[in-house]
Amino acid sequence: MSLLKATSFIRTSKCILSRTLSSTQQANVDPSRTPEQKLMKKWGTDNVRIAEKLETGEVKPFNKIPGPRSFSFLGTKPLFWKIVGKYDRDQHMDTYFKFYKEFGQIVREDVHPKHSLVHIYNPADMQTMFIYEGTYPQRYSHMVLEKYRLEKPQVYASGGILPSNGPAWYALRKKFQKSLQDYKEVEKYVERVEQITEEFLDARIQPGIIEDCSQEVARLFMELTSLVAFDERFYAFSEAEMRPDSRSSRLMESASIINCCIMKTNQNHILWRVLPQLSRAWRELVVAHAYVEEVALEQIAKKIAYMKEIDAKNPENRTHTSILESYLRLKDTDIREITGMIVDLLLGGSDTITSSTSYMLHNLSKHPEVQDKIYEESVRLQPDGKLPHDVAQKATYTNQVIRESLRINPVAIGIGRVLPVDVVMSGYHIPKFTHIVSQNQVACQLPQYFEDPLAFKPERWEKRRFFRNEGRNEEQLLSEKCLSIPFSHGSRVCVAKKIAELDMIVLLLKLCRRYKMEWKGAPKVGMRTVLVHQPDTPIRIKFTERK
Ligand code: HEM
Repeated sequence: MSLLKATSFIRTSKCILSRTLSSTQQANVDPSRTPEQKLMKKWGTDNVRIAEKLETGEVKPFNKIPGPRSFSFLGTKPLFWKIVGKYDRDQHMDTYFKFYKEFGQIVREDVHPKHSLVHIYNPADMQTMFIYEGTYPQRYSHMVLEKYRLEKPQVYASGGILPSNGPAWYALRKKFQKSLQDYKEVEKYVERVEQITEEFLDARIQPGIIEDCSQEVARLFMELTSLVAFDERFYAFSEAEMRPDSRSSRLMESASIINCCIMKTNQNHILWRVLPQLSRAWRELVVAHAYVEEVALEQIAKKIAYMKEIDAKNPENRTHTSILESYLRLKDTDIREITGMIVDLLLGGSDTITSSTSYMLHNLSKHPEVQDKIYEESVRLQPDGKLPHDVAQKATYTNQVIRESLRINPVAIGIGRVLPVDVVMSGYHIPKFTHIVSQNQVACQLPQYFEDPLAFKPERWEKRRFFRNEGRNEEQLLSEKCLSIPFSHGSRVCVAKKIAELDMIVLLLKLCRRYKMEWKGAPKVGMRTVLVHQPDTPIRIKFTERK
């Protein structure tokens, strides 16, 4: 940066300093509150300090961040063209690993001349990202959902929790997260999750080879989502529901189509906004979304009628047996907000958990010693054959297995954010509103952070044994907590994390109690990205009954 530019940067920075500080205060990040936030003092966000450091060379300018070549008008597009391109947009892991190897721990990708993405691989930078995301963590994804919903004001009050940002997102999150994030609330479901999981194992898992376990577990999770969301049985794994035109089959298919359309529209910003009827992704999304919405509206109408009936019998009744009922019992809530939230739960809860569990079954079936340990935990936790209500906290080993599998095979490459303030990452100035992507999956496979990073070793998650501790100070250890965050981190963490963990814990405990698993599929399980990473080959496993 020339001296002139730097001086004018300092001048403008001084003018906006008060604004920056007030936005920091508004973001509720008082530097003296927690050890993590104390680090803010050290890195500093105020533009004057950054500008001064830019001038002295202590901080390097944004345009010096290394990255792949970008062409005028086309940006980095040619690098991703089939056959001639050097990278593959659909192979996230390979591409972002190559970026790391070629350019280092921070990479600037000028996707087109006016839009840069900054990929970060260093845990300290990831921590900076989460510290400075503020009260309203911003992410630019799922925008197509917002367009669809805002065009239907009779059904939706806003774009919904998945695409919204700012105060609109905050209001939804504050109102609707309690029934999903409170341990006591989640414990209510343990008995029914257990019963449905047992039913699923009776119906769908028999000794012998199962050609694709992904297809099977998708149905279990559909059933568990309808249980938790509506307290309604869809019988998703019954023979009748296996038909492609059944409600559960259509719901699962619609959610997958929507995810696919979200990914396509995230990548191509223009057509679906300007001429939606010419965009195939938009047209497909409209049809699929309308179906998910139809199911949500049907369930809401049913629940309202049911509540009227039970409230008439017992006017004091304030309990609820499902998320939907808890939402309907909230005061001052627009029914259209509830509709949006229910649709987002149906969308958010389908491919994510299915894919995570599919990889988990693959990892387990290759590690009989891990299965044996889960079996032992299962026996210990169910002396009378029933799981305790606080199984999610007590199943420590099974929890480690889940963490380890999600470290190696998370559903997303990382987390995207747009920060409201300027920051410094890896010594470079990152102006506010830059699109940042934390490359957690790649970082989790680097030997400087995880010993033997490609090995599946749940034991590494035992207390403080998960990272390479030697020679690391408190500050480094703290930031490394941001490395493996499959459900994200901070206030925008997956809203259904606890429910998803409970569902997976119960399945693993029950499955390993009954069966031994052996991998019978392809030698290598890769991934294809359809918004979330999915195995690129069937999860083929042989099940043998335990004696
Ligand atoms: C293993 C399973 C799952 C994983 C790994 C996972 C992961 C994630 C991640 C990484 C995010 C993005 C957070 C961010 O941008 O910081 C997210 C958000 C979300 N997830 Fe999950 N998820 C899972 C299961 C579920 C389930 C079962 C549901 C619903 C029943 C769900 C509903 C949502 C919703 C509604 C959001 C948006 C939250 C917001 O923006 O405030 N997820 N999830």
